[in-house]
Amino acid sequence: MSEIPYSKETYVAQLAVRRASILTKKIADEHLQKGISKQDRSPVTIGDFGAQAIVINSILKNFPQDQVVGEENSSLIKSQHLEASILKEVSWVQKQDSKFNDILGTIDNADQLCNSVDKGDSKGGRKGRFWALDPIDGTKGFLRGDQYAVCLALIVDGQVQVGVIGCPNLPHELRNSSSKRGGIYTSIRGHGSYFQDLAEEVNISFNSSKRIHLHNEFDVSQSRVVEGVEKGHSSHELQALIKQKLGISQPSVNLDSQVKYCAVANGDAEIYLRLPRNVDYREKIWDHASGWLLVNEAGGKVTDMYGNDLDFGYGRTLNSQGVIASTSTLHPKIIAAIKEIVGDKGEELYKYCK
Ligand SMILES: Nc1ncnc2c1ncn2[C@@H]1O[C@H](COP(=O)(O)OS(=O)(=O)O)[C@@H](OP(=O)(O)O)[C@H]1O
Ligand SMILES: [Mg+2]
Ligand SMILES: [Mg+2]
Ligand SMILES: [Mg+2]
Repeated sequence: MSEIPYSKETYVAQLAVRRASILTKKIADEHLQKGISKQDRSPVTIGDFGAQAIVINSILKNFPQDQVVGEENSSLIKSQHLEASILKEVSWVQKQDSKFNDILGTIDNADQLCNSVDKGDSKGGRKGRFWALDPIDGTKGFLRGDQYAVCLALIVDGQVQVGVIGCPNLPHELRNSSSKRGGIYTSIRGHGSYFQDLAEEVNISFNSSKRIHLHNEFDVSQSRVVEGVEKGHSSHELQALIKQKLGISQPSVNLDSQVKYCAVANGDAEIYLRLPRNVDYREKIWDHASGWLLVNEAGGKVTDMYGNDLDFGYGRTLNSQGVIASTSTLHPKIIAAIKEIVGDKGEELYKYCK
């Protein structure tokens, strides 16, 4: 890996995401969580807080000058007195994964826990280095016992350079639910996308990883589509019209979280549709940065719903609507179909949105 850029960053990111993935899987398996409602009424769990603390503490131990744009903050940990229950789970994973405590560090008390979580408060932007972190993407999937992902990306001067996605529940073969589950999907700008089994130890020389690619040979009508689960996160109605226009008749696979990007990058699906449900909603950078790079480096294309590039240097959100990820050959056809339905500038979009 010595000639590959950001190899230390990639290694630390993989180790931290793997540790956070093991933690969240244990929490999900042991006590299917009660979610706590945040101010915007979206759910959060002790898994989200523990994972955010672990990843930020690990990143800043190795790269103390960096910033982090993380989804969560510690206000609910403090107001709901969750410190002890989170620390109990964090100590468990630090024991399990103790071989890497020298590299990743440990979290040993409530102050350190809350301070680490709160270091995810960067505004992001166009200059310098920051990490975009979603400690549990697809919290609603996590609460249901379905798919979720731990997502981390390094962004330098507005460009995503490294992405790591931990998927504790994702079957290695998407359509074979009895296949082994759990993977880490890593991408490095200019150097490809890789899969490794979550059960295997991360290796700095990528010995345990295999390179992944999209399938480019499918005709649009045969292509396989992934969409979200929650009707409040994307317009299933508009997505159905787009599939109809493209002549796609086979049913979509509905998956929570950025595992949708993993399915496309891995060649298990050709299209990911995420059309907006709310006209004013702007997607968060931590919901897309690592998936964007993974699909690009696997040979695909990701844009907003009109075919414009996603701008990860804009701030904590993207300044665009919807996301379309697909093979590069299908991409222009999907964008053309969308524009036929909602108009070139989305003049008719309000019909499908709140
Ligand atoms: N209105 C609206 N529109 C679009 N996206 C929204 C919206 N509200 C929330 N979110 C974000 O959706 C993130 C989860 O996305 P998913 O792909 O898992 O959703 S889905 O259930 O599979 O459709 C979810 O990420 P997590 O909070 O990390 O789970 C949110 O950041
Ligand atoms: Mg959330
Ligand atoms: Mg998310
Ligand atoms: Mg989240």
